[in-house]
Amino acid sequence: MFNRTAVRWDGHQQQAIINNLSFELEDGEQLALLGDSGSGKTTLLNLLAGLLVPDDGRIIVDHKAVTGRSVDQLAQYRRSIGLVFQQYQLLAPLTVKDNILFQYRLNGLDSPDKDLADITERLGINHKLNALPHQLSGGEQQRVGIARALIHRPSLVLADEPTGNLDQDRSLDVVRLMTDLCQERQVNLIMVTHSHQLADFFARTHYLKNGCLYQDSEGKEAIHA
Ligand SMILES: Nc1ncnc2c1ncn2[C@@H]1O[C@H](COP(=O)(O)OP(=O)(O)OP(=O)(O)O)[C@@H](O)[C@H]1O
Repeated sequence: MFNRTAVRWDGHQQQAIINNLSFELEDGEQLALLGDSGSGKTTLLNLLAGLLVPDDGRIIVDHKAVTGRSVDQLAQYRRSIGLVFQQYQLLAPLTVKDNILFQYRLNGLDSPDKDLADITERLGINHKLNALPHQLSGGEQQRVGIARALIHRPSLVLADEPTGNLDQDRSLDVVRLMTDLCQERQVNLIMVTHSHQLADFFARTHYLKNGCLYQDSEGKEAIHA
């Protein structure tokens, strides 16, 4: 997925934010990404989303290089993956149903009636399809965000602190649903979180520090060093 990838921001010349990083995910594997504030977690997701071009190295998703694509190809690539944001990023004038199907329709796909019914039922928002985002609770809005990220059957979902605005119980519900749905659909999920409790839902946990990734117990030591 990452092959010797590096990012150096202006003013960070001494210490790359992402430093010669390499890692791979198996199909359907889920990864929780932890790290101190400013360690580069969002930068790493932005690289994978094709929103940022690395200074060195390559990024490969679904056996194809993300690096080296044109602006149009990157826009098309971004429509093929799923993104879940901390601030939900729902379109205020659109109903829940139209929000969920927004990216799906951009991809020119046929109406996914059965899948829409299945996924919204699993997420407990099937009775809210005609509501507007402001009529929903935060937890419900994020479940709409998850449905939107999954309905077009992406191979990769990136979630940047998706429960940062939710209380602990709702955070656990949302992350449990998201990881279950991704597992059922064999979708790679990478979630940035500050919560070790939420990271426990993931088989694989990495810690980002000084531009490098550390695994599991090795990472817990590195992050507190
Ligand atoms: N566009 C940019 N230009 C210059 N520096 C940037 C830019 N974007 C991020 N940075 C710097 O890169 C570093 C990593 O930022 P990033 O947002 O990836 O961290 P993070 O681990 O997601 O932090 P947090 O947990 O606080 O959200 C920070 O020092 C940040 O100031």
